[in-house]
Amino acid sequence: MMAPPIPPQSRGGEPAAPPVLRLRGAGVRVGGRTLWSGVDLAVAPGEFTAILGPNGVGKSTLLKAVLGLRPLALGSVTVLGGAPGTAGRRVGYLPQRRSFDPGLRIRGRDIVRMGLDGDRWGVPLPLPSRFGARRRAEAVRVQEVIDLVGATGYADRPIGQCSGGEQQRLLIAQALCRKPELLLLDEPLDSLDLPNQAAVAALIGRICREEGVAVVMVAHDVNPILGHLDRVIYLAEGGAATGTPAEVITSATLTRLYGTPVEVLRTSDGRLVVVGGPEAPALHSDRHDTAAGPRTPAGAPRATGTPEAPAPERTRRAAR
Ligand SMILES: Nc1ncnc2c1ncn2[C@@H]1O[C@H](COP(=O)(O)OP(=O)(O)OP(=O)(O)O)[C@@H](O)[C@H]1O
Repeated sequence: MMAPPIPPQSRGGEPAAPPVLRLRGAGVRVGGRTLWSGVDLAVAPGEFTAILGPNGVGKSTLLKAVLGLRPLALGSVTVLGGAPGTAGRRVGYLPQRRSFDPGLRIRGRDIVRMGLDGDRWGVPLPLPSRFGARRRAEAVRVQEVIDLVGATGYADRPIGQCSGGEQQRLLIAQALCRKPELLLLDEPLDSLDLPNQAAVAALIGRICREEGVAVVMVAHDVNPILGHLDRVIYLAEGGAATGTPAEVITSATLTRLYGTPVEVLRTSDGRLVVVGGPEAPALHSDRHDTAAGPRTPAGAPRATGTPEAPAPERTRRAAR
């Protein structure tokens, strides 16, 4: 049975509970240049935070700093009360997406189980009873997370025959297997079509609420996630901004970050629309462009409802 929703400790402002993740004046240097600096953030249990910004600005590097894989040049980061890299299985991580070979025969369920036991998969061998009990407990947990992400219908299919959205749900289930308190997701919506982006974003929001997991996720398009977000870290060449979406996704803040006029409008049905703001070509690589098309000032792949929209449209994005 599903646990009752666990609300985040606060919506905006400082979290009431001890933060799962805290950054104070954090900054990183790579190859002798400062990627970003002045990042201040406190994430409470069950909160959903997005790291937004254009290609190459250092979003993945921020996740790596939280994982303890990249030292800070400035400030501090605390993860679950300790130094980054010391919280073990209390932190889950889904790296940037890699596609599976269509011929790969490993079942989705076995991919999920790898979140528990690394690279052990396939038909379980006959084991002594104490190991058998562990196997059964593991199988229960694997089924729980498969149910949680709604993958029951295809979990026994070869992973190579699952769609991109199905594969992404299974990978999120894998990252949830060990019941992390903090889940770091690097562009989990990348390469998904718009309905799947919305569905996976809703799933992640539900995981925050129902499981009490704090999620920090790198994204290019704020559009599909905005309605689920508690906090935003916005990185750009002009600096960093952190806060609630309402505090950060504003004309003044985006104009300051991009160094060029950007207007954020709210439509009568509550959607945010980012208008103007030419591309920031120096900040954008073409790494994701084949699948994604034109980007918004927030690094969004395409305007809502216009998947094939040509590059120079002025109304870049509508966000709920
Ligand atoms: N180990 C490294 N050595 C040198 N430069 C690096 C290293 N890792 C990352 N960089 C550089 O740091 C910058 C930030 O990279 P990062 O992957 O964090 O950006 P990003 O915002 O996640 O980009 P994208 O949106 O394209 O995924 C890039 O210019 C990248 O080339």
